[in-house]
Amino acid sequence: MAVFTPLSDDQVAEFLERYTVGRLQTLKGVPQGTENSTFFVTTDQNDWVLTLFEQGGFEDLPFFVELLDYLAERQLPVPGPVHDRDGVALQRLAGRPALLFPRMPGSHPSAPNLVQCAALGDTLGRMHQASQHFTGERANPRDLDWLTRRHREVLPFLSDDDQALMSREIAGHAQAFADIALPQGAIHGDLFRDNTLYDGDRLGGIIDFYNGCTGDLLFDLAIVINDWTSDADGDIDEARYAAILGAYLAHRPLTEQERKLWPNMLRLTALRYWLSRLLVIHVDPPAHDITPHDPARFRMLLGRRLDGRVPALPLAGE
Ligand SMILES: Nc1ncnc2c1ncn2[C@@H]1O[C@H](COP(=O)(O)OP(=O)(O)O)[C@@H](O)[C@H]1O
Ligand SMILES: N[C@@H](CCOP(=O)(O)O)C(=O)O
Repeated sequence: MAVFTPLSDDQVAEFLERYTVGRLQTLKGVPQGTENSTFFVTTDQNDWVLTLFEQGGFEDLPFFVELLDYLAERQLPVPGPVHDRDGVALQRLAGRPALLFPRMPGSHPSAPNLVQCAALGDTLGRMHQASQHFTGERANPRDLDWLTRRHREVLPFLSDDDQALMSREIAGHAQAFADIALPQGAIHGDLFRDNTLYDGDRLGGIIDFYNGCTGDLLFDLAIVINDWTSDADGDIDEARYAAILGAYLAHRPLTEQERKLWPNMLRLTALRYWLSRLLVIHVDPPAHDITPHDPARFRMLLGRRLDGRVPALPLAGE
């Protein structure tokens, strides 16, 4: 369930008067979603999404608004928050911070085809090209420092082998990434398939920017490759890999250092989700009754990135 704060039609009808988006016709709670309360709102003008923020970390909301405004202005398929009659995007409703978005078309691809993969690579490449010039700042909340700090909390719940693996990986990445400055920019930070919407083969929208931050662009790309191309056994599907990377590199060729650190980054981002999912289960259970994601999936992906072959990166524009 994903409506933690219910809203009435009257509340929303009154709320919509702050904007020039038309009059309320229907209001429907959205069952997917895990952190915020989400509603589909239809007015006599269009379809919208209303989000109430439930989780704290509200000080970051202006960063997300600025980033979405910036990307939407550059014609990237992201829902730019609607601004009210006074130009203000961030509102309050039912005691919660609230944002209204245009509703993007489409559905989440569970088994993306190669055209859909190329569309994602193309859009992410264009997004990273633009986001390198974004001036907002928010440190990556799930970077190597975070891994180093927080992995100790889950060690007691792991087998001896997994404890050794986690500690060895973190020490290895600390060495590999020490004194390295990779290309930086604003990143989505959680660009899984279920944060995209496809209308057929067309990428209708990238949503859920609440892990958005500034940091290594390669981090974003590695999250995408792990989620979009890994098969049931955790191995990389080479056709999807080539489709995403070929389209991405046409917009942003990787530097030599990024190419060298690519296998590390694939492992580091697998570890990031292994750890965040373990923390949810063992250390920070969610305030609401939701089914946690399975940490074993990312433990398996990490194992395959270590033991399996990481296909060669295509050359730029290949
Ligand atoms: N702008 C949007 N357009 C269309 N659907 C959206 C939009 N924003 C959210 N949704 C829908 O609402 C669901 C939950 O939104 P999301 O931001 O992922 O919530 P949470 O942060 O709680 O996980 C998404 O899976 C998607 O189906
Ligand atoms: N998409 C993630 C959930 C978001 O990560 P978090 O670190 O912000 O909890 C997943 O699949 O685990």
